[in-house]
Amino acid sequence: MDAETDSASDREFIRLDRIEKVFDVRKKTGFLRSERHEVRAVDSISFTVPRGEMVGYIGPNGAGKSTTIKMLTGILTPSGGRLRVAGIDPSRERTRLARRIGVVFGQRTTLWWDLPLIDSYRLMHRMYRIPDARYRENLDRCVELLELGALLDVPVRQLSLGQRMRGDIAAALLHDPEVLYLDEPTIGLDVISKVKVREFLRDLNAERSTTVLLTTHDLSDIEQLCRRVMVIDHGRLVYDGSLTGLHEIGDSERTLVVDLERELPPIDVDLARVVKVEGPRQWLAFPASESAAPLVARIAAEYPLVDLSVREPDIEAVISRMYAEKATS
Ligand SMILES: Nc1ncnc2c1ncn2[C@@H]1O[C@H](COP(=O)(O)OP(=O)(O)OP(=O)(O)O)[C@@H](O)[C@H]1O
Repeated sequence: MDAETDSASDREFIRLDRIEKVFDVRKKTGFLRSERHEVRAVDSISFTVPRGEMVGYIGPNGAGKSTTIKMLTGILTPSGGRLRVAGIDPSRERTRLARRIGVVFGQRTTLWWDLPLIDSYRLMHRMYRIPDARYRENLDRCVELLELGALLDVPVRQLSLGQRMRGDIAAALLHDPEVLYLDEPTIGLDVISKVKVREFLRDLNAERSTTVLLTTHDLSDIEQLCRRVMVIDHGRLVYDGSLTGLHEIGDSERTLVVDLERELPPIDVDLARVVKVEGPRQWLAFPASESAAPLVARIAAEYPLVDLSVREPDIEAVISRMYAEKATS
């Protein structure tokens, strides 16, 4: 391949042209009767993702995210449109593509439930025919960075959710995939596990230029990992841009939750407004497109601050505000 085609294929490492997926669903309407109807899960979606980009793919429940990912892995065949991942048509060459992609579904594990973690990895080593040296190197790296050393001999069913998730991420990376699909990788994880998983993904992307498509309900995942976010709703792509841009369109707000030393009257700062007070805890809303830093500095300087956390608006709220904006503009 010459340099020009090579860079063109890198620019469009993942490419969807008017991709559709329609499910034929039968609904029971009586004792022996049922009605057929169509569910248009993905409705003419087009986008490209360059090699090495980390993109958020978000949307409300039932929007079509998993269906898109399943088409990208070749598990589902599109009803229409054209799809390429690393130049491969996923549903036609699923096995060839499998060597180049990794998938992590937060709600389901790809690990063998009753086996110690290391046995799952050994099985994958053989299944994917990973060269020994490469397997060793990738395993060592994942064990170190995801802190799996003490867990390798533990059966998967005995792992906590956060441990299992780290185990699953390692499993998806043993064969050095060029693309990683992550479906809710931080769901149900505690704060420390979330930080570890995010740090690991950031390093992976920086060091290996792994292309990552991340589906999540947690907008802080996107904020910390992705410069670009795509929003899908009712099977259609309704936004493609930065997270800040999305917040600006939707005029959305983040919430700073502040624990003070004692119960006090509502905090009075011009950067935010208090929306709730419960004993020494106060909730302050501020524009999501603004940084929390000046607000935190101000409160820390003027109030007896014990602890704080920032909550992202939920995706449903951002999207419904986006529509409200569109309707009034
Ligand atoms: N195998 C299937 N048969 C029929 N309908 C399906 C099938 N898979 C998905 N759907 C429907 O397609 C639509 C999109 O579903 P999908 O799972 O892709 O959404 P999602 O964005 O991943 O949602 P969630 O955030 O809840 O996982 C939904 O209406 C869903 O009910």
